[in-house]
Amino acid sequence: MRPWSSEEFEAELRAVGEARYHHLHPFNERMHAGDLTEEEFRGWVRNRFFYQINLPVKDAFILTKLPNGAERRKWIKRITDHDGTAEVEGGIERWVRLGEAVGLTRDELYDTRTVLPGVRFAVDAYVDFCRHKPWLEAVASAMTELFAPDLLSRRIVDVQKHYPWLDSRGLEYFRTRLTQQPADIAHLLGLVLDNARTREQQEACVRALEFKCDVLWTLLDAVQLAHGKAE
Ligand SMILES: O=C(O)c1cc(C(=O)O)c2c(n1)C(=O)C(=O)c1cc(C(=O)O)[nH]c1-2
Repeated sequence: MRPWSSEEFEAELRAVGEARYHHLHPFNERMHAGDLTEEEFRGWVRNRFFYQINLPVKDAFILTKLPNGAERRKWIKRITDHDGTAEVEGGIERWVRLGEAVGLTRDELYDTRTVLPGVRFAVDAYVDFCRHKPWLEAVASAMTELFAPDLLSRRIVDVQKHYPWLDSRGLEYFRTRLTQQPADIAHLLGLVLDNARTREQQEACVRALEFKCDVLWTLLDAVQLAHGKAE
């Protein structure tokens, strides 16, 4: 089969997000409608923390497989964006502040024994995927980030509107991600579009992105089941 053109390939990737990114999940819809209780919101923040602390771990696995130093130099920023540096606070620390804004302590967030089993399975599956799959597919699985900016912008507005008990300074994580994401998206798109040359590789990237949408979906399924109202 002939490879897709760059435009066709990008359209295939974007179609995955439109069909199954977690903006469509009922738990996210309820968050945006203002329907979550404080307890549900806390449950989401606490469980999503497990995803957050594993992002630099999976990015470190990908780092070991990239083809050359130039690509590693660019990729390493993804790790420091979350872990921070001696001078600059990282995303994980900002997520701790979101946790504090919803009434969780740092110790509670780092006590990962309380993570829901479904969340643990989903996040572990994502880390394993990035550890064991070829780098191109592992990079493609991060492309859910293409669909995140719209969701994050809406989240900032709707959370401030519907959850006045949450100190808006706790939302700094999302505001910072919005400034980081355009460069991340251009980086991911460049890497994947330039390096997936055969139709087989392109289709494997689409499947990687579908898998990652399932990771995010499953995470919210678990949170919804444990904390949410019965549908
Ligand atoms: O809050 C969200 O809805 C959301 C989703 C995603 C995503 O689509 O995977 C990421 C983020 N946030 C995020 O903040 C982030 O740093 C991030 C990194 C990655 C990744 O897979 O490498 N996804 C996401």
